[in-house]
Amino acid sequence: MATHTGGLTAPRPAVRAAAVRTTRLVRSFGDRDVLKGIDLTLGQGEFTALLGRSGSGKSTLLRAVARLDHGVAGSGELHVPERVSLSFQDSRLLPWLRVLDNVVLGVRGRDAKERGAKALAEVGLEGRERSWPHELSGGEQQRAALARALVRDPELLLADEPFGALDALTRIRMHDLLRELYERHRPAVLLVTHDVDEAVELADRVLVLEDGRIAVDLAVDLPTPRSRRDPRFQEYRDTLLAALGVHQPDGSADPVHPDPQPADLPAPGGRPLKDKDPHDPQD
Ligand SMILES: Nc1ncnc2c1ncn2[C@@H]1O[C@H](COP(=O)(O)OP(=O)(O)OP(=O)(O)O)[C@@H](O)[C@H]1O
Repeated sequence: MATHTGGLTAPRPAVRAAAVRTTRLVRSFGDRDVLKGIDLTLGQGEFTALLGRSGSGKSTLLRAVARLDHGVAGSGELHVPERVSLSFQDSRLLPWLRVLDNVVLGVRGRDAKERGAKALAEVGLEGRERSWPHELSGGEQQRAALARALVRDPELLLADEPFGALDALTRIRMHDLLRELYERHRPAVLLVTHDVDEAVELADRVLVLEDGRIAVDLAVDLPTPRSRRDPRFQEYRDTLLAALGVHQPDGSADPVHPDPQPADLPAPGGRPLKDKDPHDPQD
């Protein structure tokens, strides 16, 4: 595995028992291999972020680990823990269920509602148990989705751009909340993101997927909570941006107005590489 760690010599964290292990994982669409034999081990309680250019296969890998890719051609071995929770860009709350009923949907046990209410309190939604999803703001809906993930006491949390649709300030608050919940519950986390700052702020390990392979595997050896103004934070950030093919003129960081992320940059044809916008007449 090629590892571009720039000048950083962060040690790998202590070896832990594996929560997830993939061996020569291949996933293909038609005759195109999107994942080309991924060997990856995520330790129990390890927080890993997965970066990569748009279309590099991040969601494909996450869906494979979630076993949500039935019918997709592929090969390789995959070991995942029993209790896995998922979180996506949209909260996926069912509009016809109240918030608490959404959180505990499918949760067994007579104390399910009690546990659901506790999870809602943990994410700051105490008193909103009987609200309908549409009565919550976008950030609150994502909090409810986190409560839904938590109540299952996951050994592994898989999150695909969970904060991608939130405004910058709400996103910063959600980062704090996610890191706090992680430190309290310690599931293994695999967070797919386009946001290099988010990855360095939250994760203890950052992977970059490129051409169907893990091109970078970088341990982030910074104390938490992390400051984006810490020069070492910027060093990690610049290293990862460089690995993604983005070179900063001065390496400065602006947490409220982050520099363009790789997905925001123009594609060779001049159009941004990020997801097509259904409201954009050019798409
Ligand atoms: N169901 C599908 N059928 C055909 N091709 C697919 C399918 N799902 C994904 N792909 C292709 O696989 C590649 C990887 O897609 P994937 O969604 O995993 O990328 P990504 O890195 O998550 O992208 P993004 O950052 O834009 O969300 C893309 O080229 C995509 O077009």
